[in-house]
Amino acid sequence: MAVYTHLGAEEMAELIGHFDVGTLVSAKGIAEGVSNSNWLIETTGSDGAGARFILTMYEFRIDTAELPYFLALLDHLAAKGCPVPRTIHDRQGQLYRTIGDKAVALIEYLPGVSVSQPTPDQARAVGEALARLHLAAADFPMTRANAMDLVESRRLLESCGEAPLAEIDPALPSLAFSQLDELERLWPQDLPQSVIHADLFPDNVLMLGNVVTGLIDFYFSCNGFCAYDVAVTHAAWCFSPDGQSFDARISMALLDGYETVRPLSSDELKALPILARAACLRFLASRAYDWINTPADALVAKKDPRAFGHRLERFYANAEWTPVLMLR
Ligand SMILES: Nc1ncnc2c1ncn2[C@@H]1O[C@H](COP(=O)(O)OP(=O)(O)OP(=O)(O)O)[C@@H](O)[C@H]1O
Ligand SMILES: N[C@@H](CCO)C(=O)O
Repeated sequence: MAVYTHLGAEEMAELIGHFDVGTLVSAKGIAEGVSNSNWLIETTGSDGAGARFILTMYEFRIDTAELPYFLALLDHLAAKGCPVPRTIHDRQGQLYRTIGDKAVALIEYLPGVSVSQPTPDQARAVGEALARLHLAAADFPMTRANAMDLVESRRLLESCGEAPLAEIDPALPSLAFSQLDELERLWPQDLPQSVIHADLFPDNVLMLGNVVTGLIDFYFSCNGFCAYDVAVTHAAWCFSPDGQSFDARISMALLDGYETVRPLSSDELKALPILARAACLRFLASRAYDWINTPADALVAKKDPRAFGHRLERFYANAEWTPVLMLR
């Protein structure tokens, strides 16, 4: 489910008329995604040859004040050859428009599908694409702090409360809070930074065969440690969705792909075990919060926080492993 707002045909056509993309041919709601309403839009195209776009209406999670960062970042990365969708500016040059009290943006449609069982070659391509993104974003002039940092993980976990967390899994409160204490103490300083995607799960990567055709959903992107983004991507791609099994071939390929484009420094390699645990804790915290606070009749599928608890335990039990050493 991801069309929360009904837009009538006339309203849609009027909106599309504000962009130099030809006239509206069709608009189909997209089922995937949970935060925003998304439509696949077809138009006659500015040259009459037909064109496709994604129209996103920002429903609840995203603060409109942050949209210029996310949307200008797409333009910056696309201009440098990264496979990200360009933002289509309206005829006045604006990055987004509003309908009622909601912001809407039109972005380029990119081909490709999200893989659910990546191969090593696909993981290598994702590692390379992530490294290129970090290099291309280094001179992006805007800044945004990470809204999902350890401070936010603590806030989310404390607001869940120990008893509700223990209902999910009796081991969860002590795992989460002991790791949080340790990670706050051990959080590294002074690692190389860029703009990071911070949520590069397989469902945010479009692929055709072994080629990455689209990196999408930049709505957690922020300034941060490049190596932390590697840790997030590694945690998302190298385990089974339930977090129970780890695929060393995927891990090796992902990291090799990254380092082909941007080698990790010795400080980054040293920090990876901590960053890997912090990445797992971030998704454990947001998933636990949603698990406890999403109403049972909500249309969204809740994501299991234990999947990231299992990953976290695995990284902690093998504290001397880095995601790199684990596998090389
Ligand atoms: N630029 C694009 N080109 C092609 N398809 C896209 C593009 N952007 C989004 N999509 C499609 O729309 C779906 C929903 O997009 P997205 O994941 O960004 O949804 P969301 O609700 O904004 O985010 P989330 O899943 O984080 O809640 C994607 O799974 C993908 O199929
Ligand atoms: N990709 C995240 C959702 C965004 O925070 C998850 O799978 O939990």
